[in-house]
Amino acid sequence: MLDYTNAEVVLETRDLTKHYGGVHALEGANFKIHKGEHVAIMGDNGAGKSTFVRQITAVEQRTRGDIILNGQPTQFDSPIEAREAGIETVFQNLALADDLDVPSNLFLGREKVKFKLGPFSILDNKAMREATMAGLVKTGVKIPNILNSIQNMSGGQRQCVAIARTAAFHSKLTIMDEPTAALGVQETAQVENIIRTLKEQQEPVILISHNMRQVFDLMDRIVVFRRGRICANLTIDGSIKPEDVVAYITGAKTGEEFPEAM
Ligand SMILES: Nc1ncnc2c1ncn2[C@@H]1O[C@H](COP(=O)(O)OP(=O)(O)OP(=O)(O)O)[C@@H](O)[C@H]1O
Repeated sequence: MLDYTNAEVVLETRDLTKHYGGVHALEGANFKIHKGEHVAIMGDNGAGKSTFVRQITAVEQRTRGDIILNGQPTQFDSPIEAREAGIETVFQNLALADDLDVPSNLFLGREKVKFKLGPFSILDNKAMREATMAGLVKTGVKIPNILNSIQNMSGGQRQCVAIARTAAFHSKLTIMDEPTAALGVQETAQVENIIRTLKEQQEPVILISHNMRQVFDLMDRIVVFRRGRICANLTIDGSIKPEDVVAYITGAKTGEEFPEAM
């Protein structure tokens, strides 16, 4: 088992809090993820997992608290800003454009421009194709023809494209929100292989998952959310069992306090 306590901290949250009116969806989350570390976020429906991710990725603006990326406090105004700073997110419902091919999807919103002609931009398609191939090779994703439109691909292939996007742009942190929830067995295995490749490349990953087998197979640590708070921070080693995690998720086990998810 690898010990990350002395590794470089990629992202840290301090007292991260989000209230929707009277709903305290996220309360005082202190969290750290280190370079190369893969951390699962688990919790029951409504526990605050997605709210936590939405604050980090600036899909919403937090009520209070700090988000520190590579040692720098951040205040992103939009998901695009967060992405430009190196935080890539892969959602269950993919933000891919059906009519476009793989390179166009990878570069959606950040196309490489060859030159500008008045109000028009001429795109550098060759550079985008090459970067796409590099991203796919890096993640071990095999797509027969990258110039086919996305709509002809299986759910698994689409999800692989979405994840390859994070590798192509050398993201600092990849966040995946239930990336295999809608996939079959084979497709799930394909996505899990990419997550393993990211691990080999020391790319940190936050994975929201309800799948205990997946989390125990792939992750280094589990942070459990319950009723908007982090209630457990569990390193996956021989001593921690799925039933312990379930006990924290359901609230059967509370006891210990985990003020720092590090
Ligand atoms: N926009 C919103 N307005 C009001 N309440 C919200 C909003 N978004 C989420 N909530 C509430 O905040 C709480 C946390 O929701 P969140 O979606 O973060 O849970 P979750 O752990 O991701 O659950 P799931 O596993 O079902 O996706 C829930 O009680 C939810 O109803």
